[in-house]
Amino acid sequence: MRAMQNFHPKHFAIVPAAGSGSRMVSDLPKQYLSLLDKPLIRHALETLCAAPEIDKVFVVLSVGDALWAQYDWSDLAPKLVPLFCGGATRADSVLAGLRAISAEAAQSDWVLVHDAARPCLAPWHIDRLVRELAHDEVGGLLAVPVADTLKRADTQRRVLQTVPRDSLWQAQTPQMFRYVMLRRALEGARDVTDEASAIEAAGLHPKLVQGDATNLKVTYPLDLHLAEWILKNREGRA
Ligand SMILES: Nc1ccn([C@@H]2O[C@H](COP(=O)(O)OP(=O)(O)OP(=O)(O)O)[C@@H](O)[C@H]2O)c(=O)n1
Ligand SMILES: C[C@](O)(CO)[C@H](O)COP(=O)(O)O
Repeated sequence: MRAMQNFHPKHFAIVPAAGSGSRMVSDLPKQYLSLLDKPLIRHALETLCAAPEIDKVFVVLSVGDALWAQYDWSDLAPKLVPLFCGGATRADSVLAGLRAISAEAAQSDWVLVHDAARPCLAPWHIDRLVRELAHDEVGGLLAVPVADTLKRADTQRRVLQTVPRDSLWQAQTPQMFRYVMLRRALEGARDVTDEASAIEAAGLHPKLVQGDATNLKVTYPLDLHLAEWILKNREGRA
């Protein structure tokens, strides 16, 4: 890790892409499914590589990933760097990525973690996140306020209660934290599904930066169609 004092921090993107996409129920891991004639993962990687705020983009692939090499990524080099060090969970993959870049990242550099499975990331999402968090002591994440009425269910899927939705937000990515803070938080965290949870477990309060619903995560087959529609119909700001 480079020294702590850093008045012009760099911004590194880490893109965890070592999942199997089990909920997608497809032959290929979902990051390689075709979306508008490109592997799904390419959409977010192109957006991140084109972002002037971001210095380098590291994509974390599973150790035995044999699909990456089947595509041409040369137009995104040298900004895009693959790391074949993914782990058993998303958090393990992100932590492995952080460890792999330790020689390059200074403690106070920013890391933006973005799911490979969110192909509709737009330049203005990155721009807003980076601008709003530039002077933040903790960091934060893109998120959207919950819009629906929320129900808690019992095991028979009967409603136990209506949960007040005031102050509830849906977490998205990118999630942006200082290198050393994020690494320490993930090293101490158990069973977290996002970076912010690890930071919260360390007693800190990440900032919510309002995003929008177009930055959806492709989780189920229907999401692939929604993502295609969003990308096809996007003109400037959504
Ligand atoms: N061991 C893992 C698991 C997930 N991810 C990545 O984390 C992101 C978000 O995870 P999710 O949508 O849950 O992807 P999968 O784990 O692939 O999907 P599923 O849970 O349906 O198997 C994805 O880009 C995925 O590739 C990862 O890098 N390493
Ligand atoms: C990080 C995340 O995208 C925030 O919504 C999400 O938690 C990752 O999804 P997973 O299915 O829990 O891996």
